[in-house]
Amino acid sequence: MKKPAHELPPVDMFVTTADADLEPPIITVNTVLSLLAVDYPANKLACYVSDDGCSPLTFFALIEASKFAKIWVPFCKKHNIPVRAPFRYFNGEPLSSSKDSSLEFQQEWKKIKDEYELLCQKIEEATQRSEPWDFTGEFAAFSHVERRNHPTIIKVILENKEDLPNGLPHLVYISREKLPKHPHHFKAGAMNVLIRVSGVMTNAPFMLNVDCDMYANNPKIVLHAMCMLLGVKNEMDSGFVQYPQCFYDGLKDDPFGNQFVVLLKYMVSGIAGIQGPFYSGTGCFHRRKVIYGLSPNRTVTNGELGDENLQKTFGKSMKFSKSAAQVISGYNVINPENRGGISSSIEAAYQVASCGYEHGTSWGEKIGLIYGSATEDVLTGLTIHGRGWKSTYLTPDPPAFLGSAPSSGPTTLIQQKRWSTGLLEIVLSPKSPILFLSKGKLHFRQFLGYMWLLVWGLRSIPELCYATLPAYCILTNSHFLPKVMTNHNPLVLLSRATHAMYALLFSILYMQVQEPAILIPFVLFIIYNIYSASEYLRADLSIWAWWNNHKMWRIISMTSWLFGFLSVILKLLGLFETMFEVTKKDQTIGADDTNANAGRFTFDESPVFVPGTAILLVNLAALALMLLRFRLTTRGGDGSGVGEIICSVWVVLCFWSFFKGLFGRGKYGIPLSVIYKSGTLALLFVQFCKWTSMG
Ligand SMILES: O=c1ccn([C@@H]2O[C@H](COP(=O)(O)OP(=O)(O)O[C@H]3O[C@H](CO)[C@@H](O)[C@H](O)[C@H]3O)[C@@H](O)[C@H]2O)c(=O)[nH]1
Ligand SMILES: [Mn+2]
Repeated sequence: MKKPAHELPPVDMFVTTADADLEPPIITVNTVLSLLAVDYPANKLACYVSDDGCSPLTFFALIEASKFAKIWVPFCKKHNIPVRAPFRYFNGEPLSSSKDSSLEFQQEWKKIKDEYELLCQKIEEATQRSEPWDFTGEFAAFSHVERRNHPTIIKVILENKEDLPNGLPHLVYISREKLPKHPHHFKAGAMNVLIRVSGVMTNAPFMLNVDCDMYANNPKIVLHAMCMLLGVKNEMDSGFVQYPQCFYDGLKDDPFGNQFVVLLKYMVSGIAGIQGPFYSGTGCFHRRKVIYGLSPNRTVTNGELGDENLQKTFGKSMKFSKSAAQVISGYNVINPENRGGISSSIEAAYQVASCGYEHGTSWGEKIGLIYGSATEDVLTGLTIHGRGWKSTYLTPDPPAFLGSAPSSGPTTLIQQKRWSTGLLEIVLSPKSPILFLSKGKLHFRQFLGYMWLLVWGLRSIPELCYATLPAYCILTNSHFLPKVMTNHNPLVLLSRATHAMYALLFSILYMQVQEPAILIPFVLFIIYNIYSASEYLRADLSIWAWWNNHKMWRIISMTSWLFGFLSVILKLLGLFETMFEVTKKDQTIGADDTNANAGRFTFDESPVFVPGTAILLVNLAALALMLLRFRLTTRGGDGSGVGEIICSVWVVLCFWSFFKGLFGRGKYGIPLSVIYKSGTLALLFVQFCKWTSMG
């Protein structure tokens, strides 16, 4: 049944940003504008932006954006504009959903486009400006701040004082207090401050959170989410609503394997059918009470609502405790109490955003986003599923949110390193899925789903073994696969095999097969790859997209995931603190990237490139020595066969981007320092082979 607008519940919307260089403010501004303009009564919405970079530039950009919002939002609603992030909308022709092509619309479109360009220009000028900021007026708070050492700054940029459904939502800028040596818990810490500040200001029963680059691409997202949050018979069935993480301007055929189309289509949709999708940090609507630690269908006792108890759990702010009590006692607020407007809550907001506020409370432990992992999102979702909640997966058309995927080698690998570190941290933490399975309410198959994801870091070890095993066999003249034959020249076979797979199939079938058992690994290999390629074809992607993804998964697992695994070991030994390295958000592909180079793999001096380069060198060395018919040892070994050669060639093909990197220049080439280190590792490996085959 359609709800009248005044019955729709309020929603607090959170945007996090952390670095004005890596995350250009114009990107954050577009995300904010897209949220301010969604199809929902404006007086029910509040948008909170957390800036961990404490950047006057970001604040400036938001102020300018709020001025532009005053014409942008009414324009979007009047003409039912399909895409409400201006940088995407003005990319194309004048367009409205109502197919309005009247002169009036055209003129308005032009006027607003000009205004948007002016906004971009102002922000660009402020970014480029060399002279220092003028720290007067609104900006006074930013004088003498250091990113990692500054007091809280909270600014109400827009306030819908008259409570107008057709006005603009509230817009609040927050830079939480930072002190050196004080743990800040990265994004999870930022989110918890957002949750508390919004708690004292608007206290909406539902909260949306997005990364700064994830603009709302579908203006109906809030309404869709409400259907799933309010429309279920039992709330337990929809603890949170997760939209998939999709990307705009994806490079053709996904050269970096980070668009996750197939992963979302099969894996995530599959898991959605068990206990529900994982919380993936962005594009997610939470129930506030779930985030406040409630289990499904639980009624709170009066004792729990006592002041002392509340303050122990939620911290010392009276105002926040009161708002939290409302939430956990199951209020179904249509209009939360908010006399005096949000500006009257500023003082309480400062209190709950301070560094020491969480000390001795349950924040990060039982309530809010959970601390202890660089992938706070998965950990938080897991604790929610562990309490027995289900989650809902929504995939509307057009896609709900679109963000920017890394478009370079280093960024992709570093992002994957952070993920694999954070995921493995979860397995080893006191909040491991194993515990939720035995003591909590995590479903068994959901547990398997989590484990599949969480042990990415561990997979680096078998992947490395499999990638070096063929080279090892060739170098030591031994074999790990059943042998095919010996009286054919391996070179002839090799050329046939690489030309076309069926040529090999043919030769195997019609050849003297010494050990027919070779057919088992061979058939597995063929079936596995045909099946996974078919997943791409069924998702309307090309065979190249399959190959790029296949290749990237091999590269990522042997580089990023290996480092993730090592970081976790070092953390366990107490030698290392895991970090959150923010992913760079590209606006457009760099000017020096001609179309031919877009998607070409890039490198830098990061050690993450060393293991991949070493694997490549080892396999190249093995193949080269084999071609020269050179053996490390004359003794022992009963010969390596065609199976080992094919495997080794396959590894080289998977690392083809690295192979090209050996000869590339500038960022397209592997730096010499990396080559030296990898070369040393490769030599050590060859020595090791020699030593074992002599021993
Ligand atoms: O100290 C920090 C670090 C990051 N962020 C924000 O966190 C978000 C995600 O960071 P990003 O560098 O874009 O990481 P991604 O790997 O792209 O993010 C994915 O993975 C993260 C977990 O690793 C999740 O938190 C994200 O929601 C999910 O999109 C961004 O908005 C950042 O501004 C902060 O607010 N404070
Ligand atoms: Mn991101």
